[in-house]
Amino acid sequence: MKILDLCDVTMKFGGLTAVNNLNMYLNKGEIIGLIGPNGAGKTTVFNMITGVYTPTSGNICFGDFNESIINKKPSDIANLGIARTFQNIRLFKDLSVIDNVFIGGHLNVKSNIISSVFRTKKYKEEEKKLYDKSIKLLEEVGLKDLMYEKASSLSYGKQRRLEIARALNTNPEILLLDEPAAGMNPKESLELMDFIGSIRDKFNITILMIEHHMQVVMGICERIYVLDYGEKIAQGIPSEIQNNEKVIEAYLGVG
Ligand SMILES: Nc1ncnc2c1ncn2[C@@H]1O[C@H](COP(=O)(O)OP(=O)(O)OP(=O)(O)O)[C@@H](O)[C@H]1O
Repeated sequence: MKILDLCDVTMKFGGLTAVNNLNMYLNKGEIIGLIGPNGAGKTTVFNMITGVYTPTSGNICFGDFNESIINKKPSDIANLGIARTFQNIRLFKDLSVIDNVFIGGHLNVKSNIISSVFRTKKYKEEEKKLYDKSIKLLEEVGLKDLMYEKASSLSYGKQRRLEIARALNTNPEILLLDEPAAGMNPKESLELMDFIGSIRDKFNITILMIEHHMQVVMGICERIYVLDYGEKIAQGIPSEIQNNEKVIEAYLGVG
């Protein structure tokens, strides 16, 4: 069953067409790869899904009711259940590990400004619930022992996990991962593959990931979309993509 559906989506920046007539969908529970050479339009796709950019034309629908999310604010889209991580890790580096995850969950806290200013009983209860949930999340991603450490003191691989834990604290249905293996050594990349699979299973979510590390993409993604100069040049299961001539040409820069 589809959970996200991009229909004929185009994004133009002045005279530059960053994404052209893209059709792409995610089924519930899938891990999908979005790949392509530098400048292919991958991040632009993420920015359109998360409401940072409004497509020049086309539609993007989300959820059981296939509701259009075009023209919704990024915060509303996050509230609907689409979370993301970034190519360059964006943590609050001077805050503790637990505080980084705790902050992520604040999006879902229902209390209003009055109850937060006066720290009402209800507000305190919600904060306690969120704190406990944040600890549980850290346990799930293997960082509980480091919860009081500064985020900046963690290794690169662990910072990535922390960013994912923070995104998970918004209760997403879809998690968009922008180059999760960037900067990782081979051992960390292999661990990341297992980690992403376990996150999907434990949290029952759908994952769309941009990734340049082919071993990770081919090892974990069930289907893959390939962009080149804003055009979708291929889609399919990993073995189809690996043997696709257009894809090989795009990556080798020949043809
Ligand atoms: N806000 C913007 N204004 C103008 N051009 C933009 C903007 N955002 C992206 N572009 C252009 O759109 C094209 C696609 O960029 P995008 O960042 O989506 O590619 P990408 O596939 O994510 O690349 P990379 O792998 O290098 O991150 C590029 O030519 C880029 O310069």
